Amino acid sequence: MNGGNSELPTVSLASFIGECGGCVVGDEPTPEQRLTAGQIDAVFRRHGFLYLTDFGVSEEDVRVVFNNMKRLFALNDEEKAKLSKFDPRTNTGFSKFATEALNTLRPPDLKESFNIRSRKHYTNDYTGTPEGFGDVAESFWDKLEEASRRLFIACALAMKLPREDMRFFERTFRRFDFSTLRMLHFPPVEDFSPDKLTRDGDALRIGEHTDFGMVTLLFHDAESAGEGLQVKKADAGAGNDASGVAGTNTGWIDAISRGGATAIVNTGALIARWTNDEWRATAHRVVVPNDAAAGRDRYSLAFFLDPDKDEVIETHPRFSDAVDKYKPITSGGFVQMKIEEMLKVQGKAT
Ligand SMILES: O=C(O)CCC(=O)C(=O)O
Ligand SMILES: [Fe+2]
Repeated sequence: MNGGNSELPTVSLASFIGECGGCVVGDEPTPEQRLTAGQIDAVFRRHGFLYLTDFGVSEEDVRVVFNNMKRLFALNDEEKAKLSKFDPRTNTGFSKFATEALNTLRPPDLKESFNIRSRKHYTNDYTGTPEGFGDVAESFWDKLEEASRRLFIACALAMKLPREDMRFFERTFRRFDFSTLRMLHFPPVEDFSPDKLTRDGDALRIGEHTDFGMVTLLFHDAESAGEGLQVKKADAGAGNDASGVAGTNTGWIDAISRGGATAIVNTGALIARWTNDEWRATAHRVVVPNDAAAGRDRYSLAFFLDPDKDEVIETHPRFSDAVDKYKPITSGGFVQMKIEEMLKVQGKAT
């Protein structure tokens, strides 16, 4: 485990894991819970990236899920051709290498991925995956769903919502029918050279973007420790959508992962819409930082907390202003539009 980036704060959810499951509804929040909520508020106002600990997922859970993913991505091309193909309508299945671009101004991202959604609402098709792969993935999903409920309450408290509104976020995730668990693999980059790091027109491991939903929980394998993940500081001009950021190659800071059971939380576009931009959705990207990293496989896992499909996302009255910047939109409508944008790739990967 490395130390991560000291510019990005660490927030522990320990005070939300209690005998009552950390519930604060109807109770006066404890001083520890208020402290945690204050930390979240401060970070979400500045940029929206933090290290999250003590949320109910163990180091062993993370190790097991990464070993499982590595077996999937180690399949050869012929075997991968038998996997269920990524379907943008369900956001599930296997996306082949270099077929999506999170920044549509760049060539396709240098990654491949496998997505699942809640088995209560989708049939995750595990055809062709290694023995036991689906069981491990589903069990990790269950843990993350449980952990998310703690984060929802902490975020409601951070938003300083009235006591009766403490379940504001939880209510938008009643069904968990639009969130996605995405397993990602970035193979070694063959023709890497230092001058070809992040110029406009270069393919990156993941181009500049903001995530689509409320927040994302990001995990990295111990070996590559998420190397290359960078976040744009809000005061460096990051907007709430990533358009145009390909041309602004300044203000990025490394957000090296700590591995193990520490997740990186990053905020998505809907959090900015709920708060009329008081909380930020922060641009981030994944670059190849050096020769050594170019020679290594990189793995990551993202749990995209996208609110339930039919939830209308509009500025919360607490943040309503004379001019609300965003019109109400359903979570399903917004996220689906972003998924389709991602598939409009320009040209070919280098
Ligand atoms: O792989 C990472 O570290 C980041 C992944 C990411 O930003 C995404 O999939 O949206
Ligand atoms: Fe992202």
